[in-house]
Amino acid sequence: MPLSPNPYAALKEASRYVRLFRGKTFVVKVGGEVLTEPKIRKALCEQIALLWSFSIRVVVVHGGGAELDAVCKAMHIPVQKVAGRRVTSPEVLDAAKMVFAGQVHMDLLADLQAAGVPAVGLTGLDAGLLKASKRPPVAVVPDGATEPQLVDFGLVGDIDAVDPHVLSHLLDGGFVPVVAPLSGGEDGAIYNTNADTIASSLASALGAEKLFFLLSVPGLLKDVAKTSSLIPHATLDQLAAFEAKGIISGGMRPKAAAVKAAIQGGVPSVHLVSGLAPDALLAEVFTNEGSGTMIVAAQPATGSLAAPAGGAKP
Ligand SMILES: Nc1ncnc2c1ncn2[C@@H]1O[C@H](COP(=O)(O)OP(=O)(O)O)[C@@H](O)[C@H]1O
Ligand SMILES: CC(=O)N[C@@H](CCC(=O)OP(=O)(O)O)C(=O)O
Repeated sequence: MPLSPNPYAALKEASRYVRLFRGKTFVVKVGGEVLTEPKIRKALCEQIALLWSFSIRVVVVHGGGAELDAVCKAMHIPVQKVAGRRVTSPEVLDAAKMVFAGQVHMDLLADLQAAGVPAVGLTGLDAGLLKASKRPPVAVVPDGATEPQLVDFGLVGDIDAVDPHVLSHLLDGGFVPVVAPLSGGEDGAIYNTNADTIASSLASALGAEKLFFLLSVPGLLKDVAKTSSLIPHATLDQLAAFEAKGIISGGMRPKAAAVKAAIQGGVPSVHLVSGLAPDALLAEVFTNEGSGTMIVAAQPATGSLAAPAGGAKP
């Protein structure tokens, strides 16, 4: 963690951000891969506990894709993904309910409670938080292909509306909502919805100051095989250029779309950060250098006060 060896200097640097973010809303999306290892999950919960103790209003959205893959495999249910999004048959949806609203959810809640966080578990169905409708077949360009292909994603829900009242009530009461990636249809249906998309929609609906994606890589990479190729800062135009060059693939594709939607929905900055390194989230929030990738709409004018956003990267 790039904190100064002088603890008082480090405290002063951090206190600037503590003041800046007190009472602000952060949405923290945690990927399934980060949640599989108990030691890593516990370290993450301790970081979330620290944010909460500084009076930051934290909403956690979790995935569980890796865990669902494993459960489907164990149950001999075929796993199919196109451009990072899961094709969801009725059997996959049943497994998704067990994994997303069950195992992954409970383990995360237990570790948050252990870290002293008053976490409350929800799915998108609770109090009508996420209203979705079944995605019609759509044209998608699969990874590595050039031509679009018509894909029926099955029981995948596209979010039509967000009613964040239940979250606002919980946040006002000092609780930390933890949202599982399932949404509800008008007709009583239950849908599988990508957790990145949910995090982005909630961040916009809540007027969040920041949206974090905690990943199994250090951030956005120029070369996914090289962790040293971290891109510390990007604008939406640069993100689009990386996509056009094919730098962004697999699970990073829905993430890139979620980043764009959040920023266009009014979230000032989105951060792609390691969920595996024990202090990466804190370093991103409370140091000038940050630890991962910070994405903003456009480069702020030199000397702009809008720049410091944990960290005040160039
Ligand atoms: N340019 C890139 N930078 C970083 N990761 C990338 C990039 N392109 C593809 N990826 C892949 O995307 C993955 C993140 O997506 P995903 O596995 O769906 O994460 P999560 O489960 O956290 O949502 C990374 O672990 C990496 O393998
Ligand atoms: C439609 C769709 O793709 N849903 C995702 C929901 C879980 C998720 O997003 O998990 P991660 O964040 O761990 O990838 C899935 O079934 O994998």
